[in-house]
Amino acid sequence: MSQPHLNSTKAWLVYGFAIVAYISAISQRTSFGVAGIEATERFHASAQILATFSVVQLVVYAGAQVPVGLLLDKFGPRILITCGALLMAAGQAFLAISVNVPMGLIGRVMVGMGDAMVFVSVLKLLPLWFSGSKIPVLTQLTGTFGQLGQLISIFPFHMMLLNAGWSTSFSVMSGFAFATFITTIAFVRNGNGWAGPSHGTHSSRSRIAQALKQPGTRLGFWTHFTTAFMINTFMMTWGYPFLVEGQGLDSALASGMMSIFVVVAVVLGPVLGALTARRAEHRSNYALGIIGLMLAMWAVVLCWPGQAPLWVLIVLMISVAAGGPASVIGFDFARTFNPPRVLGTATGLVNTGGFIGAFITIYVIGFILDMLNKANGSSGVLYNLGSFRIALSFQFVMAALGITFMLIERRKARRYLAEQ
Ligand SMILES: N[C@@H](Cc1c[nH]cn1)C(=O)NCC(=O)O
Repeated sequence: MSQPHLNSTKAWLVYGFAIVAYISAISQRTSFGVAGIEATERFHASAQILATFSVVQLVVYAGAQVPVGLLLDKFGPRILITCGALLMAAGQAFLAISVNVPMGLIGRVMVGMGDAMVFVSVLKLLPLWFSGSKIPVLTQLTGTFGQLGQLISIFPFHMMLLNAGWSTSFSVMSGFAFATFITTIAFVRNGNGWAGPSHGTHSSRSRIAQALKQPGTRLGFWTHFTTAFMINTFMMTWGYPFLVEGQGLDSALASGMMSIFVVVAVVLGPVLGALTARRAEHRSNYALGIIGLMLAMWAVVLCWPGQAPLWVLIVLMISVAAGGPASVIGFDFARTFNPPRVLGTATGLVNTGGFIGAFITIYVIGFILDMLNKANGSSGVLYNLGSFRIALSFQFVMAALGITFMLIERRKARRYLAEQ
């Protein structure tokens, strides 16, 4: 049967507006990360409370991935992106007027829930509107384009926060999310390939079990966990205070340096996409190589006597940023090991990895910083280089856990492929 809508101009239009919704989602997600110091003042919060904001949002995001995957297979991407944009608009509006920790947390929960609906929905749109080699390439590019949302947090949002204050800045972010709600309703369609809401015989539990039974789904989860937890930890909470309060960088320089994440995603994403498509058998090695690079650079920076030179911090950020494109390899494992009927669920499962890893890491780092502050007699210096050195070393524990499970699941996946 001919399918003229595939790869058509309309397909690009639909994908373009879906990407705008994802760019908005990333900017809503990362906006709190650049507002860490202002949030500490506004909510009179300790490091642990500040970490709690990111952790709560991540728990909600990660916890919603599997239900979102199941809903996606049932209702299709258009409804989920629409609901996600509306929830994020409401959450940021609530955060704009919040004056205490519980109100702020409610706002972040709403943002986390809305955010959770967007990325996996955009991935699900791809096979409905595109065919052939465009699908794997656009999978990488979706992750890459989305990172442009960080630029919005880093530059206009951060500048607005410093000049116009908390309420105005978060209200504007809410307006942005609402605008993508309107454009999604107007332009995003599921396409002729979408069969409509499914009333399949498979229960949610059996779909999850089916996806989890595939060693490729589990390898995808641990790949996403190990490649993405450090970048999420850095971007969402601890990177900015570490650069400013630990490494003594000027706040404008530190927030400008966050754009390194975007540049690396834009440069490395397509390269890794092409490599993964051509040499699929080496996918896990690419991911492990990038993880090794990240750990080596963290070791250099944390062991550096005194504050590290700017160029070393830049190399650290480049290597941590490489974890973003590397994490997309996890989705490639899910796609190539699972049948289409459970692909949404498998993608959702994989996408929890880097976020589960990050919320554990963010929380433990906050806990260690507070403990060290107390041990020092609560001298008022919550963030200092010595404390950051100890607290951020926790990342090595998490990486060791992730690498171990990647190697275990890789062996099982290879055995599974050999038996096929
Ligand atoms: N790690 C990202 C993808 C990515 C690609 N380039 C940089 N990052 C990811 O898994 N995103 C999921 C999401 O919901 O945004």
